[in-house]
Amino acid sequence: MATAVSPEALEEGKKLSNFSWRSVNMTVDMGKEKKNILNDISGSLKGGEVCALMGPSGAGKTSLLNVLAGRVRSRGKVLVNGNILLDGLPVSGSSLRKRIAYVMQQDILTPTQTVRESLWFSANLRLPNTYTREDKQQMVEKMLKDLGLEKCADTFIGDDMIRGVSGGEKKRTCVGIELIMKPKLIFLDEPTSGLDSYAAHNVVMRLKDMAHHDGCNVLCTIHQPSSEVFHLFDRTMVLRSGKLFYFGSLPGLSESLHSAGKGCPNEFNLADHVMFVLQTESGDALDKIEASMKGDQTMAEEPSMPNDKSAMTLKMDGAHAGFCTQLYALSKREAQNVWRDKAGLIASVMVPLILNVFFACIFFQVGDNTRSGWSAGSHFGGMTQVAIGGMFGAAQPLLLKFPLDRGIFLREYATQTYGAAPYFIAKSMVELPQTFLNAAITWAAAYFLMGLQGSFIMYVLIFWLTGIAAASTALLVGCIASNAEVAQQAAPAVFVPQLLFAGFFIQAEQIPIWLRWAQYTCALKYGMNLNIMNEFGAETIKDWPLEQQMAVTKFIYMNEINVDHGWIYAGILLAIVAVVRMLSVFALAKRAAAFF
Ligand SMILES: Nc1ncnc2c1ncn2[C@@H]1O[C@H](COP(=O)(O)OP(=O)(O)OP(=O)(O)O)[C@@H](O)[C@H]1O
Repeated sequence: MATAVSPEALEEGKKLSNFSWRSVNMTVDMGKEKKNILNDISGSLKGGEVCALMGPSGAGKTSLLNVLAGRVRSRGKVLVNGNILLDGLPVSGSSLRKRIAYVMQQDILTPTQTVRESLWFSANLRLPNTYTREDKQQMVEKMLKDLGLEKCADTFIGDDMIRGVSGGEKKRTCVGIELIMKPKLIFLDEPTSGLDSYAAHNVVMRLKDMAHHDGCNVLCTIHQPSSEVFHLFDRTMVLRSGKLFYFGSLPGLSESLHSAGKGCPNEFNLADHVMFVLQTESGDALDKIEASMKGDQTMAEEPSMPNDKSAMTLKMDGAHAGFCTQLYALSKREAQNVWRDKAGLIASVMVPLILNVFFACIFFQVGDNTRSGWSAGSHFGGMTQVAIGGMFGAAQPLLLKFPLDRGIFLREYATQTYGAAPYFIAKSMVELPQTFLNAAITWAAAYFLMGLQGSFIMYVLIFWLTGIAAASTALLVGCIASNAEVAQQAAPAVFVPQLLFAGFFIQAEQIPIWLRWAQYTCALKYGMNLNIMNEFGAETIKDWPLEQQMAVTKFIYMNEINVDHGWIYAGILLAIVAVVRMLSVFALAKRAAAFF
């Protein structure tokens, strides 16, 4: 079959690549039996071609795409084997993933970035350093033009809260983010799902133009394409129950069906017709049709090193963005995320302000020990509710948002856009001033109205540290939980014990001794210890009536607080932050490994 690549591409000396796969099998051990998900599938793609991967639901399209993209490997009950070759050389693992632009079915993008910024982020971090900044900028502009995204280049991607680009533009942005790295292979999982037929045509047309011009191989799974869309494909691969039913040109498919007595009537859509045949004919009839099919694929040359372990690593094109560039780009994006989400930003200032003014009115002047009716319990209660509110205030946004952000991290980490370390450092750098602002607003609202006597600055610093610890815990829950809902449901199990050990509902001395140790794992407990030391310190209470001094001293004693251990409590809080953040990195890295 003649290659579809343009003469200009050939003149420019762009090397066409052959991508082929031999005897690809995937089985899952289901206990009593083995399920064959992919059965001895072979085929090849030539540079400049766009191939549609079709089949009824459950036929194995996504599984094949994932295996060919190096995103599934033998692990546990899943066994994958077969040879994957690029230009005749076996490729696997990260060497394969690096060469493949994989556009997932879901559009996982940062809502607060514009289309241009999303493409730039990918170009800046993923293209090798052999490209200058100007080269990368030019490539972004060209990609915007090629994908017809110029008009919406400076529009936010958007989400439910932020108005953004259309579904088709979002999909094309996802395609652009992958294509910017000039891949030889482009895999797309249902790039047209959810798009109307015109938008779908537009996406496939752009892919075809690109394959034609740049000589890359494009393979995409597709469901119910319109005739106009289907006939843009150079080839189609049709799967049936994990087996190859047909692989070849579209006219070839039509002819083969015709010669098997199942020709597509003129006014019918060939893609729909083949799906109809696959789902209405008996197994035997389909076996006969399959046997009479004349696919026209040509195989790439046999590999000299046929197994996965011997797969050689292809030469990389040069170093990619370093740690500092990654950190800068990620910090900028995180900061933009906060700044551009105006509703979130306003809520983060107004909610603690209003709530704490309200709470402080309830606890009005509880800290003034010269007032009649002063009680140590109310005084302590006022401080405790501010600390508890702070803990939930710091944890809640992360519990809600992080499981969603995690999808973006996994996609970008999987495509080696950046490492886990710069990601977490950037997140923390943007989080620190936010948490500090939250602490300052909270205590500005509560401190004076409640008539507290400890140092204002100390309150802010303790609240800041406790807030960071709570946010870190929420981050860990978000990294471990499978989705935002699970994270929300798991949160009480993590945060409620902190309330119980804070010394307000029950004092440490009254907790059964075999359970008392658990208080030492709770960040809020250390925060409250520091708050109590700040409010009821020897300097503050030295002029109080003896009876009041005794009341608060008893309180300190019953909560097992050592007034000489202030720095130790602060140190433990910092250690909790460090350990929990590190656990989050591990949890996310583990999840990312399972992502393939
Ligand atoms: N890890 C796994 N464990 C068990 N079964 C699996 C696994 N992966 C895939 N399958 C099964 O293999 C079959 C093929 O799945 P796959 O997602 O590849 O189908 P598909 O053709 O992409 O379907 P659809 O069009 O509905 O997305 C399905 O029956 C699926 O349940």
